[in-house]
Amino acid sequence: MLTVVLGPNGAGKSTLLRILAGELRETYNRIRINGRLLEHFSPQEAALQRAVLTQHYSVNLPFSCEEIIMMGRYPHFRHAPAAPDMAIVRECMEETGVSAFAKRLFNTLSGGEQQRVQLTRVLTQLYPGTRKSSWRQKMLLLDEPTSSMDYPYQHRCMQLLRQLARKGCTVVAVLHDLNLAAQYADMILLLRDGHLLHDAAPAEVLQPHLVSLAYGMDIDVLHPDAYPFPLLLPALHDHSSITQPVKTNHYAYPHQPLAER
Ligand SMILES: Nc1ncnc2c1ncn2[C@@H]1O[C@H](COP(=O)(O)OP(=O)(O)OP(=O)(O)O)[C@@H](O)[C@H]1O
Repeated sequence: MLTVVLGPNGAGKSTLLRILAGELRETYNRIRINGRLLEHFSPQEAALQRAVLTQHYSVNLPFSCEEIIMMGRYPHFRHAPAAPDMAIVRECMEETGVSAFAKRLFNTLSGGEQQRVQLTRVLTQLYPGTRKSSWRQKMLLLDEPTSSMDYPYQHRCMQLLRQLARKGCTVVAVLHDLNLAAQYADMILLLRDGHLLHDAAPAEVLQPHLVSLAYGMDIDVLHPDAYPFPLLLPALHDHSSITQPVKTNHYAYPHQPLAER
């Protein structure tokens, strides 16, 4: 299933993702993957089961793209990557269109290119390495994975995520683009002010009154005949609302991240 998390700035989307990833101390001991508490997984077991693509990924050392992507395979081998690991890296690089950057230093890439390389890394991390394992029961969490990508790669990324979901992977992606959500999501969680406004299939969530309520601006939901999904646009009758973003009631951030303990 491909679940998309939507909502205005500060709604709690990234926080929800971090809770699911087990990154927040207060909730760490309540997260289960396939029924088993995350705290009972070793770091390696957890890394084989779920991968997280965050919004920020600075790399201070001079790693090549290939090396960054191979880091995704670290939980799969002990000392050095085996032939299957290298084949998986090559295959994932083809999928995300980054093969041409393989030897380039990560820090020399553009923002969108870096984002594609990091996406490739998390794909290789979950990529089933043996016949016994599969995409089933794996979880991929992505925070605004397409934010720096150009238009074709935004769609390529979403198509890829949908394919993984079809193979049985649980994919949860935070997005700002309502139309990408409309086109690709199986399920949408709509958040505002740290609360869930609605969660359901796109047709049920992407209704004018709900999205307008969430974002604090009038949004039209069009249903063009030629498309099997709706098109969302700022309402024509109310251009003024575009320049008046939603005023959120800032709620207390509940927990300190594990990393800041
Ligand atoms: N470490 C933190 N300490 C204190 N407050 C935080 C922390 N991280 C986030 N918050 C606050 O929690 C609220 C939700 O933040 P979150 O990053 O989850 O929002 P978001 O929906 O992902 O927003 P955006 O669309 O801007 O990325 C915000 O008001 C934010 O300022």
